[in-house]
Amino acid sequence: MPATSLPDSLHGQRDSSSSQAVNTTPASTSSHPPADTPDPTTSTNASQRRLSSTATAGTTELSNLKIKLRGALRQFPDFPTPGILFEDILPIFADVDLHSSLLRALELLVDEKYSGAGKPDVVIGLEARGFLFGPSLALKLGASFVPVRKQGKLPGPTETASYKKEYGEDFFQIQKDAIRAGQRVLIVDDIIATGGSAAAAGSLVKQLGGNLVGYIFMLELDFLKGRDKLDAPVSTLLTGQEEKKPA
Ligand SMILES: O=P(O)(O)OC[C@H]1O[C@H](OP(=O)(O)OP(=O)(O)O)[C@H](O)[C@@H]1O
Ligand SMILES: Nc1ncnc2[nH]cnc12
Repeated sequence: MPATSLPDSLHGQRDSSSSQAVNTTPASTSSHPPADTPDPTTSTNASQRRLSSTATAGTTELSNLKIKLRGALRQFPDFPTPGILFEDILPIFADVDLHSSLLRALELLVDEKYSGAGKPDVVIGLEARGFLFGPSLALKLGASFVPVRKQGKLPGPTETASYKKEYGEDFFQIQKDAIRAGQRVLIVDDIIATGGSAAAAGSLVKQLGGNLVGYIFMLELDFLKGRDKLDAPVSTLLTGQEEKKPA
């Protein structure tokens, strides 16, 4: 059986038996290197197996965190306007364990999508709820944090973009010196609904010459198809909206 088809629970066993096999291999044949020369095929497979079992552990942890976080969201029908089912993320921040779970989940999501050279230099959070976790995530990633704010709040020279969102219209601004040309930028926000807010923030990043590597959201209201407005990869922890029954 090829090593890659082993169940995850057997990866460690297969690692140790493959190193035994190297020790007992005869001096040199056309298909086996000498015993004191590491077989590149074997060691590559072993490290691939280690990487894949680490990735599997991360995926399992992320799935469990998502279930926990989904359970913490509260809903308010007809807020702020009739017909909107408002998703309230604040209970997550009111509880230390949930807050820490959220940051761990976001870190795992970023790892999964932007590991190695793909890591962002700058995390951008959108006013106001993107400010609740953007700075903490930036710290965890070793990136700087930059706010995109509603019009009239930022001092000094700014760039402006107008947008429409699920329940209204607005303007976003960013300080002109907030991003250096070519910096890798990740935009984060709590919710993507129609995608208007996120698209406006993306256009601000581009106006400043930033390299927009992607977007991360806690929740995507996917039936509103907001991601179709975005021209960088989109990752979300939770997707969809189902009205919860009152307890
Ligand atoms: O995808 P969209 O349709 O653009 O909607 C999503 C945006 O709407 C909410 O922000 P809101 O403007 O209500 O501001 P707040 O964070 O200040 O409450 C939410 O936090 C997103 O930023
Ligand atoms: N349904 C919703 N709940 C919370 N925030 C939102 N922002 C846009 N749509 C929203």
